[in-house]
Amino acid sequence: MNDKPRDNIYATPQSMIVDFAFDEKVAGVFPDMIRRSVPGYETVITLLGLLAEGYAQPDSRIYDFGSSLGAATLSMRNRVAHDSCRIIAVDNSTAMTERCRQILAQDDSPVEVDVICADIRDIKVERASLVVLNFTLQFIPADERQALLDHIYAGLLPGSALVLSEKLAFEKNSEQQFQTDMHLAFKKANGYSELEISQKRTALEKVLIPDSFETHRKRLQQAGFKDVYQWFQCFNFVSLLAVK
Ligand SMILES: Nc1ncnc2c1ncn2[C@@H]1O[C@H](C[S@+](CC[C@H]([NH3+])C(=O)[O-])CC(=O)[O-])[C@@H](O)[C@H]1O
Ligand SMILES: O=C(O)C(=O)Cc1ccccc1
Repeated sequence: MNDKPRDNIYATPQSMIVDFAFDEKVAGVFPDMIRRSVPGYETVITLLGLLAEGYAQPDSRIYDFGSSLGAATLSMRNRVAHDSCRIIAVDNSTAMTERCRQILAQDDSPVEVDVICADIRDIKVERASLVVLNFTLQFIPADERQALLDHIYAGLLPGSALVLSEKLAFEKNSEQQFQTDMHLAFKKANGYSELEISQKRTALEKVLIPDSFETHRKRLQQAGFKDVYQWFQCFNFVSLLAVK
């Protein structure tokens, strides 16, 4: 049924927990890791295809920022009319981009994809009909998030959009508790042990910094987006659509 290598990176006790990195080890188990760790991930991936179909404009570009193994790119590639635009998939992990190129080569969609190994903060956004940050902004230092969104906004065509999927922090303590408890229950139900969950939490502590919905909304408005819709939520994971 599921032939994807299983994630057991944090299954054995580690004497020193190093910061989480998207290295070869993570890239090798990534589809299993993200499916068992992010509630709603597969639904978001599927629905990104529909959003791309809706927003793709002729002679424009779709940017997939933090593309990992290209799941969002693949979903969009198979929904976009083939002569309308090309997809630019960017990730700064060589382990991810190398595997991503192999995966995309197996797919026969006529939509062209450039897979670029680079920091998304160094990529010029031009003539974009859609930009996707699917669980990526949370890994960018908090004080650099506004500048990145400002730059994305400037490169978007009129009427186009940004999809921002993120792990969320909640302003009310009781909701933060509820949502993180449910995320924990989701991970346990997917076969992760207490040890795996706690060691990964430590590894992510300084690497994945979630913001609240209000912080995201203010940043997107500050960048210039006229509307911000929350189109998806599953526990503490949300996806927003910001319209130019
Ligand atoms: N500064 C950066 N520049 C480029 N890439 C970066 C940067 N920082 C982190 N990344 C990359 O962003 C990705 C985040 S995963 C995205 C899932 C994917 N979108 C998916 O729909 O499957 C989300 C997760 O693992 O929770 C990793 O591949 C990093 O290498
Ligand atoms: O596992 C978690 O707690 C997460 O927040 C999601 C995640 C998924 C894959 C890599 C890093 C973080």
